Amino acid sequence: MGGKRLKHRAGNNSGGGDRSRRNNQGAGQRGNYASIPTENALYESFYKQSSLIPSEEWEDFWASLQRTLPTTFRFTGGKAHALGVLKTLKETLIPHLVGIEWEGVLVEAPRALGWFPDSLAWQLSVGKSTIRRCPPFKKFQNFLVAETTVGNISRQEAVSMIPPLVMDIQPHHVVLDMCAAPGSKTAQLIEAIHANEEAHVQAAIQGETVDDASGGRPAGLVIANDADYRRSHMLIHQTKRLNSPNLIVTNHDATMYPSLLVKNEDGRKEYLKFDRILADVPCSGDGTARKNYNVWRDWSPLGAIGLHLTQVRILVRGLQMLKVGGRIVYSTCSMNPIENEAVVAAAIDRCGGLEKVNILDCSDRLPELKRRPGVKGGWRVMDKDGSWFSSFEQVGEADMREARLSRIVPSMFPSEDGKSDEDGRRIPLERCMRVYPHLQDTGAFFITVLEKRAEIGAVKSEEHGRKKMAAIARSKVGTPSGGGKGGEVEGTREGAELVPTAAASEQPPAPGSPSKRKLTEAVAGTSSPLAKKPRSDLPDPDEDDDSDGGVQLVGEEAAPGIPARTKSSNPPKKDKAPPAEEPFKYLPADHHVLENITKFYDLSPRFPKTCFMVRNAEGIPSRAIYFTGYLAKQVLTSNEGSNVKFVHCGVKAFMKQDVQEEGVCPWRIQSEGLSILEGWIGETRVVRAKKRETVRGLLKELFPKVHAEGQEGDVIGEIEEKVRGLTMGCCVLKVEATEGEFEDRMVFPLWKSRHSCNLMLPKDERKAMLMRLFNDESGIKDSTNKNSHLARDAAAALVASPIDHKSLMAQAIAIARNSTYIPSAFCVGAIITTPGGTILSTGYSREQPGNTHAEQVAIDKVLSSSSVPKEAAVYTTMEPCSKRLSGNKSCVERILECSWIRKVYVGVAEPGDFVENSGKAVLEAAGVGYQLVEGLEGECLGVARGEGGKEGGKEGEGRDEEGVCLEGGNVVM
Ligand SMILES: C[S@@+](CC[C@H](N)C(=O)[O-])C[C@H]1O[C@@H](n2cnc3c(N)ncnc32)[C@H](O)[C@@H]1O
Repeated sequence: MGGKRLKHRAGNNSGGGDRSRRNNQGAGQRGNYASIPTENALYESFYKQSSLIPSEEWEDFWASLQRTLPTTFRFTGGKAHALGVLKTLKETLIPHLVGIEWEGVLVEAPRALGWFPDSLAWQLSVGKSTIRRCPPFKKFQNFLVAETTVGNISRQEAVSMIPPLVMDIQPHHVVLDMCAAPGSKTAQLIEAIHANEEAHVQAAIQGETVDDASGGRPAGLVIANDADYRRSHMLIHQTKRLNSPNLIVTNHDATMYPSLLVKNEDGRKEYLKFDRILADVPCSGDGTARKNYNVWRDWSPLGAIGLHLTQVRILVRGLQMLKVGGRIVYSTCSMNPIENEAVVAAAIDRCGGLEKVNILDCSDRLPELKRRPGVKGGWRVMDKDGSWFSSFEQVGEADMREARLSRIVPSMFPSEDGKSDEDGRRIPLERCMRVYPHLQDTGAFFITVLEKRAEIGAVKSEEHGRKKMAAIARSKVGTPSGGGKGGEVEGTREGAELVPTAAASEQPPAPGSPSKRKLTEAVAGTSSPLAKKPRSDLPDPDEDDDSDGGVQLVGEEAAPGIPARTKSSNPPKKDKAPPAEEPFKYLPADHHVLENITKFYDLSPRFPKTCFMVRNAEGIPSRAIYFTGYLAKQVLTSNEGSNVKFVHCGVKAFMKQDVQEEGVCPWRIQSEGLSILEGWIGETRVVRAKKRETVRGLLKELFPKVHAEGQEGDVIGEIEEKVRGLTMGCCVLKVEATEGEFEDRMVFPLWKSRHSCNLMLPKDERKAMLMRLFNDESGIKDSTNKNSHLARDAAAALVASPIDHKSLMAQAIAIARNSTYIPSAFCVGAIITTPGGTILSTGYSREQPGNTHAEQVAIDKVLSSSSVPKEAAVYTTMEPCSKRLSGNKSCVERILECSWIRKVYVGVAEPGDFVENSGKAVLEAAGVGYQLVEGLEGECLGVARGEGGKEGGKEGEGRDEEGVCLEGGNVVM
């Protein structure tokens, strides 16, 4: 169709086809965004006066910042698979989207981001109304929704895709993602570890590789960490679709990340060092104004001031744990130099200067990405009221006693001739990368790649800065520590700096819990019992012998005048210890259950059977058996019994099925684990197909009949004979690439019942495949008669992946924490999902102006998206309200108006603080399913009453909104 213009007539005059400059067109996914004024005088004057943007570019820069961000998405998963899905887009959809005129305006076709490798990331600038009403775009949108639902496409902000691309990750690398939730970058790191693994696995299956400890899978490992327990579960949800056995999720404060042990080749334990680290730190997020209206509403220079020290500590801790020769990428979505260049320079300085750590020149990386060099010097620090300071000395002169300034520290300022290390060598800050909105129509981002050149000895503490501050205070204020506020400020800092490093072996039970008590003890010369308990005999290589290594005390409490949201510099507050995780217990390779499985599936003796584990203290395979990579196993077992908080590892390989029949193996292959197992399964449990029609039949018909010999039907034609000969139970369907049929091979788990078979795929996935492979949008057939033996067989075999309601509720709790606490209403979080558990939208109390309820916000987002699902479920941390004191429509009424909401999962019933709620009764009476998700009631109530939430601001600003889960709160495009 090339450049030919296709005219599509609009049904009415509303809306436009393109994104106008300042009207926030396309912002329907963000609810009332269009009505939010994109103005903030202090924010504007800060960046105008900071001279970061050349004056001739200012207009363009500012106008770009005020425009709504285009939608960007990435093809995810293994490269071959991602390229396959991309091919469908390019060949079947894009040609119909080029040169389209809609309502008299030429509509921009979706386009690949030139700088992203292999064209696997795309940008869509067209407005929502065009997408909804213009037929070719509607079809494109159906494709996006279907592929997003099954995890082949992930919405991610363009600039957020950059850091993993400059990390140069190899499959054998040990990678740490220090601040990982919600996990969009972690997904990229995992994909990099698994790049090109298919060929290696094939070689291992053929017996060509010697090192098959992981069955040809990559030797590397990604450890993804987040200090916020609930967000760490968001991370698990987000990365689940990648089915990586090489992922561990931990829950620690990154400023004091524990040194992990691992057994070396001689079986002795040593400390794990990382080849690559990502420090995508919490930041003020002021580069996200294009998608996060809170920036316009709340921006203050104190956001950055409150975060600087935490950012430095995270980066320093990362550098300590890095291998010599390894790289750490530091990134933020803030434009402020004190969160960026100043942090990089301070970390280099504290680690011993450029001899130990240098900034890599990445100017040859991603050549099509437009960027600006880092700022070499000359930046200033702005106070809350807009006063500027060019040097720390000026702060002292201005008002050292003002507690509100107590967070301003010397490392926030450039030295006179730019930043230099201890030996006076200039730190090449221009090698840092700054991305601005007007350069390529993106958000703003800061990225720096640092290389560790030599082992770092004792890390310099903030002593230097403290002394400097103290000297200034003395000279300006008078007495060293007594009398007046000046003394108090200094005294506080002194105490904080005296607290020793919390080494891995001395982790307190909950992250983020270095407390005032500890501070008091340290100052008083006592120490906690925990601090005395060594976890191993090894000297900790990362342990500082002076007072810093990340103990978070200076920034522990916001200084007066600093809004609570800047407290995100601290590890998120813990109201109580998070629930204990089930332990990870590896099964001996000769465990009788594994032997049974091996026999049934004729599993190759060379498959690494020592890497199967279960999640219970007794080590009993009762429900699920997981598979992990070899190094993941080493890390989990080497740190068993320590205080390291592992919250996730392993891919579900087998699930136990209730089967009555004699001789049937109850352990079915879980689709997550299929790609790991399939090559190693013997021919007795393999069914081979070639024809497109066979796959189509299996996708369309839920339970195709397996006929008796001589009565073959046509649904599963070519495989019927083989399937008939199989004993009941699970097997593997392999569809080979064949000329004239499929170009790529595919593998599915298949359940053979007595009279039927069933492709073990969730309905969402079936629909997406029907659309992608056959352009078939007509849906799925279930021709079983409910009372027939076929239906009974089918019911027994129905094996869609179970949804983890608890994990979704944990995410809803995390979302609820965004609510601003007010005494007259609860803080609630809500998520709307497809029946398969894919998140469609999120909402929290008061997210939209007024006392808006979480369910209301989430529903509005779905309703304002371009497609409303046929079926959906709501997860809400508290029973939906049936009555509102304001007289506004209740959440129950809103839910009932949406006939597509079939089920409501609730974290806790509403206590009678404000009104008597009969939400449950009304919903049930109306036929809407209602289920309490047990085990999180206390957390739901706590968050509802403001524990761990915010009093007047948003943590991390727009950063919370990154990734599919939270990005604009909506994945429905
Ligand atoms: C900018 S977001 C990370 C975004 C993520 N890298 C992604 O691409 O999806 C920052 C994260 O840091 C976490 N965080 C805040 N303080 C932390 C700390 N001290 N240690 C570890 N994580 C922290 C927050 O919970 C938040 O999830």
